[in-house]
Amino acid sequence: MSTHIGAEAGQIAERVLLPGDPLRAKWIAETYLKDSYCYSTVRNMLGFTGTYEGVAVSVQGSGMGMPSASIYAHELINDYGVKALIRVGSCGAIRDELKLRDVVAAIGSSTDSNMNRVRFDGLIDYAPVADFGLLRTAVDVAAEKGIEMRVGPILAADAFYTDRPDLYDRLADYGVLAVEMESAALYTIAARFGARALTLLTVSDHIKTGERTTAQEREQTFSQMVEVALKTIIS
Ligand SMILES: O=P(O)(O)O[C@H]1O[C@H](CO)[C@@H](O)[C@H]1O
Ligand SMILES: O=c1cc[nH]c(=O)[nH]1
Repeated sequence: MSTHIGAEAGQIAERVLLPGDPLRAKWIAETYLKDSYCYSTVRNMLGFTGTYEGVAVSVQGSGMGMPSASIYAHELINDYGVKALIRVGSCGAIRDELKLRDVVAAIGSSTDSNMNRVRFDGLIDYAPVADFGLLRTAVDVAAEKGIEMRVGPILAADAFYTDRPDLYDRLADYGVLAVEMESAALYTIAARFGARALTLLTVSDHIKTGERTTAQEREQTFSQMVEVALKTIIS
């Protein structure tokens, strides 16, 4: 096992979905994967492997925020040989035209995190971006399924609760669709270690209107996003 994942060698597939919520991982495995089994309960950050349309796929909870998600992305790639990772998360919309439950594909991820400033000695503003092949496939899959998916930039924030909502308004002016808390780290770590990564999100909250889904809905009902992610990751 690795430091934070309790799987034996060979128990994790090369293709992994990464929800922040470990109970969303359980729901995905039980709802969509055939012959799935739980390979890790370390810290209750559940991970499962099964098959989807005959292809081995794992689903690993990654927790909330970039420090947590970085640990899982790093160990999945470096200790278990994972090659493709699709985050399946929730997000808060910051542009007016987005509605609750809309599906978003994150082409690039701005961040207020200091992680990449440390990586590049504060000299470069590294631009974390999605793997183009995964993104293109996800766009095709969504179109085939008749799912309207917005593709655009997002913000990966360190804090869920912000004292600076004015910055969200400014980002929205620059085309940023939504806010979540992991994508910049996922894209950076995948690039660093030669894996492919994409972030798909469902709008769980609208930051402008105050509308929000319940915890149960965030855990068990984001099926359009999950179906796009599964079909993309096996393609
Ligand atoms: O629903 P998940 O995937 O956890 O994603 C979002 O939800 C959490 C905050 O509620 C953060 O992890 C954020 O990125
Ligand atoms: O508002 C939100 C909703 C989900 N995730 C976030 O990070 N922010």
